[in-house]
Amino acid sequence: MFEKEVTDDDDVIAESKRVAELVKNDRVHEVALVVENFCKGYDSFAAVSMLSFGVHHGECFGLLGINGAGKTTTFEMLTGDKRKSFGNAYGFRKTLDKNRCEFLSNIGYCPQYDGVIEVFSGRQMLQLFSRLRGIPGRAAIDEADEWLNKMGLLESANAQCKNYSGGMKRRLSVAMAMIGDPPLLLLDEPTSGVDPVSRRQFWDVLNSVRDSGQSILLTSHSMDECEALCSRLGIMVNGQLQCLGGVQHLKSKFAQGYTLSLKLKLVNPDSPELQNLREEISDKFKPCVLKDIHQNVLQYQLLNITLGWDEVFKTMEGLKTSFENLIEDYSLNETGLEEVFLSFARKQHENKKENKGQS
Ligand SMILES: Nc1ncnc2c1ncn2[C@@H]1O[C@H](COP(=O)(O)OP(=O)(O)OP(=O)(O)O)[C@@H](O)[C@H]1O
Repeated sequence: MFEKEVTDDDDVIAESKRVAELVKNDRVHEVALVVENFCKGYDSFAAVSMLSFGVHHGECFGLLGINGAGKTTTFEMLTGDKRKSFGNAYGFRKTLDKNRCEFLSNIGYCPQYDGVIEVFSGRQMLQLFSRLRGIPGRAAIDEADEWLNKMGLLESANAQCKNYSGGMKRRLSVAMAMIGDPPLLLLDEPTSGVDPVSRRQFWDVLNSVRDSGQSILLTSHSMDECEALCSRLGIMVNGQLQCLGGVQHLKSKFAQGYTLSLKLKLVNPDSPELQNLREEISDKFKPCVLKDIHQNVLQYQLLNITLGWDEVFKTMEGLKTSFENLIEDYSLNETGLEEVFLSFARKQHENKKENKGQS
């Protein structure tokens, strides 16, 4: 059920080998966290399969993937909330299997769903977590107030958590993970439901936490957030890593050129005029790939990196005139992380369709 040959991506293979070397040569302390061959199965379904990666000291590593890719399951295995089927994790000279309590004592965890006690105030929650982290007496009270301030919760510090909005609960959960400065933070979608202003404040906090030497493993569905925070990213598909590397590295490896989105007027997909348009685009923007057709929108990746914006716009304006009965509008973007993510996400959907077809 757990497949070893999961991808042909050289970076993922290299990372897996590096992890194996670190474990074999007893050098896991060189990085903050090592995840080695993590697997989780439910009956015959593999939610996570042979997942291996390391998080460096002082690094923010982003784990991306569409719903159901296996990110939360990975976090839950790391925190001991879920039993692993196979694999191990190492951090701070401790091993999840052998020294579970000491391993976990180095981790601050913000789960996907807030773990607040509804009848406690935000201040009480943070004082409790401060004490749990071993901060004594008056210092625990001061630490709680410092985090309330950092997360913009000071004004509602004495309100019961049940009266907090979703975004406020989320900010409190993040503070609960960060209080006491644990060396490793596991943050599962920490800013989902958080407003854009608070989200940027949170980015500042997280960047300063990282700059102070703490390490972070983060999941997020926001590409902006990943670009702002993460030095490296891994994209998971069906429980397996499909690519791994720095944001710029992934962009230049998987997303060169431009993304062209063409919105069509209602049209028969088999119409000769549409075929003509597709041939024209293929010819004028060689090499290019039709990446997606969805609700009258064609999405192309234009791979010719020597093309200038002016050239592409000029050609598109010409096509818009020639095919005025067909093209309603178009937009052009430099291909970014979102397109890289979407191309891997499509893979998960395609696999699901194939599996359905087989069953
Ligand atoms: N207890 C369970 N029994 C069976 N399958 C489960 C169980 N828990 C999780 N799964 C499945 O494991 C897969 C991975 O789920 P997981 O929650 O890790 O995904 P995720 O990447 O965190 O998704 P999201 O972005 O929605 O949080 C999903 O297909 C999910 O349905």
